[in-house]
Amino acid sequence: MEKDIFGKFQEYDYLIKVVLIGDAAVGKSSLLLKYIDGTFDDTYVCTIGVDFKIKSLILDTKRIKLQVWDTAGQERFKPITKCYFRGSHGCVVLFDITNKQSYNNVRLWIKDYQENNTVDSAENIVIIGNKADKEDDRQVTVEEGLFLAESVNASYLETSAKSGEGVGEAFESIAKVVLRNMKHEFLRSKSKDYSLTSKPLESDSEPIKKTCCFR
Ligand SMILES: Nc1nc2c(ncn2[C@@H]2O[C@H](COP(=O)(O)OP(=O)(O)OP(=O)(O)O)[C@@H](O)[C@H]2O)c(=O)[nH]1
Repeated sequence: MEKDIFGKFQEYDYLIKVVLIGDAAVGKSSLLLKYIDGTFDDTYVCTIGVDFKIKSLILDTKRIKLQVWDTAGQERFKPITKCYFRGSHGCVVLFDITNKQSYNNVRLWIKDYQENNTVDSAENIVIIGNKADKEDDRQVTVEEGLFLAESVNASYLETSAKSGEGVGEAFESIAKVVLRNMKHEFLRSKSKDYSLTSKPLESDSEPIKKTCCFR
């Protein structure tokens, strides 16, 4: 086990920071709560600004510390939430399968994310169609979800924060995408610099500069 700069043993190999984005009330907070605590609440409490939760998982034998930033979907919080895009390694964009407008806005969210996150990680995107338990009210087909994802080079999954369907897979999916690209990036940098002996990405290497809004 490697030590950090304070001489303490690190509890993980990779720290992955992702943001949850999408229109208000599509179920971002509910999805995260289901993933972390396994609970679901029918009442809507809008997120004020941002919140974050952490989950440890194992992927490809590596210990991952997944830090998920849950951002507010309401327009008035945009100036705050945008600040958190910059420090992330990837994003999960949610829409509500019973709300066509939230689907139509996905491209705008991705554009916003990429404009505010200029590093390679801006390509690490997973699109989620949430509220899959409300099949009778569906306004967006699975094919439309897949088509959109393909057009922006992202993955597509459907979830239900209520039933738990697809929830674990959704977060594992973004973690896998980020991890794969981190490894590629490491190999690319290694091939450029043969004198490199350390393992820069197998720790909280903070490859992206923190912004003013990060705690
Ligand atoms: N039936 C069903 N309801 C859901 C699901 N996910 C969320 N909801 C409900 O949708 C409403 C909004 O959920 P939130 O998780 O607060 O939505 P949000 O995207 O975090 O909203 P903002 O914080 O405003 O951005 C709540 O009443 C939830 O109970 C789901 O998968 N199925």
